[in-house]
Amino acid sequence: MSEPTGAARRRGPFKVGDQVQLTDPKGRHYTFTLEAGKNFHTHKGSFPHDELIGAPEGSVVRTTGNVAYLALRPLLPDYVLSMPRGAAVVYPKDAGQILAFADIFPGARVVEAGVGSGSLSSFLLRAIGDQGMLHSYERREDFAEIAQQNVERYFGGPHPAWQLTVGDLQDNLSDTDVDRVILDMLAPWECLEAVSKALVPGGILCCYVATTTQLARTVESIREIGSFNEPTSWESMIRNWHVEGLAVRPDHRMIGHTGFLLTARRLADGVEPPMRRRRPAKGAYGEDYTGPNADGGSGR
Ligand SMILES: C[S@@+](CC[C@H](N)C(=O)[O-])C[C@H]1O[C@@H](n2cnc3c(N)ncnc32)[C@H](O)[C@@H]1O
Repeated sequence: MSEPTGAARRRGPFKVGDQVQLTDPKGRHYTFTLEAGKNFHTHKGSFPHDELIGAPEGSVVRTTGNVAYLALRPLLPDYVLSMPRGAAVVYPKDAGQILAFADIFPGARVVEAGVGSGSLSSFLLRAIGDQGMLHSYERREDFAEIAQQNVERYFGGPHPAWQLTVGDLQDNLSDTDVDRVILDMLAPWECLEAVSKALVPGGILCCYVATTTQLARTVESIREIGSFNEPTSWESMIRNWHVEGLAVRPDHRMIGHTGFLLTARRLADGVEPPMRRRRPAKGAYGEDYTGPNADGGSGR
């Protein structure tokens, strides 16, 4: 049985062309590609790449200035945060949520837009594997190019399951029988008609949006279009901990906000969505609220 694309790049001793992530004594990371005959330079001396070629992962190299660096291959979460960016990337914490709650499985047929820098594309490709299909749409040619380079560098060449189209999703979406659609863009509501036609019954739409106003408009538009069940919306936060002696506490810094996620499932054609009944809106002190969306957003 042949290995999945990219697997050979991620196991065994270091080889020419591998990505290496160095960690210095202060925990700072440096990433580079191994080339025979080259030197890696730091402000505290250098060392030849050849010292790492053939060495196992987890080796320690010393510079001419006697500073020790730990050498490992970058994990995908490290890689996407260090790769060149066009647009803002989906952070690993959100990619993990998308893989779990949009239920991305090996062999799945997935559509994604926009591609941005290719962070989410890389996570999706790894999850669907060589037998799946990921068709990614990106309206900006320059971003599509950056994403293509990032994804190909990570997998060590073109991924057999990946197709990348430059153009707006809503004007170009040609796929049918799609299991999952992931939208990370400014105006997902503009794509809902096209996405609804592409998804199989039971298929999942997952949207990642940065602001509350985008979230509200996306959810209301999904309700309006009628071919999805009631969307579920959430955000996730990760708080790292400092654990040292008696100082066991949350880190002082964290990523405060990335975005909101929502999922909704495609209903069978002609089915009326069994929407939750929403109570009439109340103001902060329980008084009857008569402002915008006083009907709870139902339009009734
Ligand atoms: C935040 S970036 C996506 C980041 C990407 N998910 C990643 O993880 O690297 C949003 C991208 O959507 C693209 N975009 C916006 N609307 C689009 C549309 N209707 N069709 C295709 N691409 C779109 C933008 O050009 C931009 O590159």
